[in-house]
Order: sequence, then structure tokens, then C-alpha cells
Amino acid sequence: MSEQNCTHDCSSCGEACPSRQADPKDFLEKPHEMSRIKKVIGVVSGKGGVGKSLVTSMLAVLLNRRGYHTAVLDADITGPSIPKVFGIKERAKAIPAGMLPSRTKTGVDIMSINLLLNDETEPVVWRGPIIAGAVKQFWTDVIWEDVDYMFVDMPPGTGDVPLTVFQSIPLDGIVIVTSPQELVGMIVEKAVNMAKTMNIPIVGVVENMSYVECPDCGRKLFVFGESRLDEAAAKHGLTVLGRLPLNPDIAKLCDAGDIESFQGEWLNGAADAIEARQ
Ligand SMILES: Nc1ncnc2c1ncn2[C@@H]1O[C@H](COP(=O)(O)OP(=O)(O)OP(=O)(O)O)[C@@H](O)[C@H]1O
Repeated sequence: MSEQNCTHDCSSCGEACPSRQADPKDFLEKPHEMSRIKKVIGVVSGKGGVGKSLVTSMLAVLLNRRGYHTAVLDADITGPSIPKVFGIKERAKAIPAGMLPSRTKTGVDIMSINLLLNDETEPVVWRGPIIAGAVKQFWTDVIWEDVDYMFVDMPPGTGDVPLTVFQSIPLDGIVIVTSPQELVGMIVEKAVNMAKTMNIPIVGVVENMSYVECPDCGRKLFVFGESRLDEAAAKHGLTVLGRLPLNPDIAKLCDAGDIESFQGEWLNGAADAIEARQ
């Protein structure tokens, strides 16, 4: 087809013309040949520190409690907190065929840059392409055995690194994590646009640090003001999957590396929605 007659619908045309748009799926990497992974859910946030790793960990724990073999691929290379909240200290192992994830007390498989560094306090000061390369290797070089649900703790934001991760790993859905201090409308919109570009369905949104519950009377205090999440979710037709309180017991469990012991029903709706996806 000559450029003059171009319909700009590359899906029905095989020409390698200059205006041809790359299909985002063209960049997908193949997992290790010994890996078996059924579903991959990405957990994203607009910025760091909103509790993305916490939500990722809790979802992996909840689905694991429901009898599924779950895994966490920690793609947050510059702020890797997954091994810490699960209390994993020992290094990841390598065999001739590839790398093996570490297994937590209750059987969740984990791979994180912190399991490869000699000193976990060593900062990772790599540039974007190296970071994205490391994440790709967690997908291509790690042997993920019989995983029902893999949760990918994505690098925060919607910049170059998360975009590359989006393009390399075939995500079946994403969960967006927000907090009431953020410009929620903008964050949700950015994540929605990124997911649309990549053609990945959004499972829904989780709000972290939504409220504080008074330990005496149980009243919910909205310390950051009333949430604007419902409005933003409705605008984009998204489901609000759950709200997590700012809770000192949760913080203690994270610090003690014992997130697998958490009790609370806050994310059951999110786990239901993930389990219900075909
Ligand atoms: N709802 C909560 N209640 C109590 N503490 C919380 C809550 N959410 C997060 N925290 C605390 O904040 C810490 C940081 O959260 P987390 O690592 O999940 O954020 P993040 O968005 O993944 O950050 P980063 O992008 O920097 O990795 C947790 O280890 C935990 O101690």
C-alpha cells in the first residue's frame, strides 16, 4: 500500500512503511522456558511511598491463603521493599538453568534486586535502561514454577521505566494504588491512559491510608480529608476494590517482616476481583 493510500490501520496491512506504528505487544519478552505462570497482575502507583508494595504483598498473601501458588516479582528496583516485609534475608539461588526465586514462610515465591545484592542497604543508582533490563531478567531468567498468580510490584509513576516493564511483561491486569494525599484524579487518569495504550485491563483501584480508626470508639477519622477516589473512579468506569486504613499494626508487621500474619478484610474485595478474572 502506498503511503498516499494509507488507512493508518496497521493491523490489516503488512507494509513496513515509516508511519507503521509498533504494536505494544511486539516488545513482550518470553518467560524462562521452565516457568509456568498462569496470571500476571501489575500493581502500579502514581508516586513512591503510597503503599504499593504493601498492597502487592497483601494480595499475594490473600490469594495464597485461598490455596493458590502466588509469587511477587519486585520490579521496584530502586525501592525494593518486598523481601523486607516478608522477612527474607538469604540471597536468591542460581542453578545452571537459571535463577530460583526465594520462598517465604507460607510459600510465596519472591524475586527482588535485594535478594541479589551483597548488602541490601546498598543503593541501586542505575540508569533507566539498566533498571528495565534487570526487571526483564526477573521475567526471562528466573524459573517461576507453577505460579497461579504473579504480582508485579511495578516501579512507581508512569515514566520510562514502568513503561518498559509494561511492554516487556505480559500483564493480565493492573491494580492501581492511590492515597488520599495525592492528586487522585490525575494519577488515575495517567494510569488509565498507560493501561489503554498497552491494552491491559484495569482490575480496579485500592486506596491506602484512607482513614485512621480510633482504637477506643472505632470511629473512622479521615486525616487527609474526604477521599476523592469515588469521583475519579466513576469518571473512568473503574471499580474501587478496597480501602486500607493507616494502621500501626500493619506498620509493625512490615517492620518485623511478618506481613503474612496480617488480619483484616480490607482487601478481600480486591482478591475476589482478581480471582474472578478469567
Ligand atoms: N496502611 C498502612 N498502615 C501502616 N503503615 C503503612 C501503610 N501503608 C504503608 N505503610 C508503611 O509505609 C511503608 C512504605 O510502604 P510501601 O513500601 O508499601 O510503599 P510503596 O508505595 O511501595 O513505596 P515505594 O514506591 O517507595 O517502594 C511500609 O513499609 C509500611 O511500613
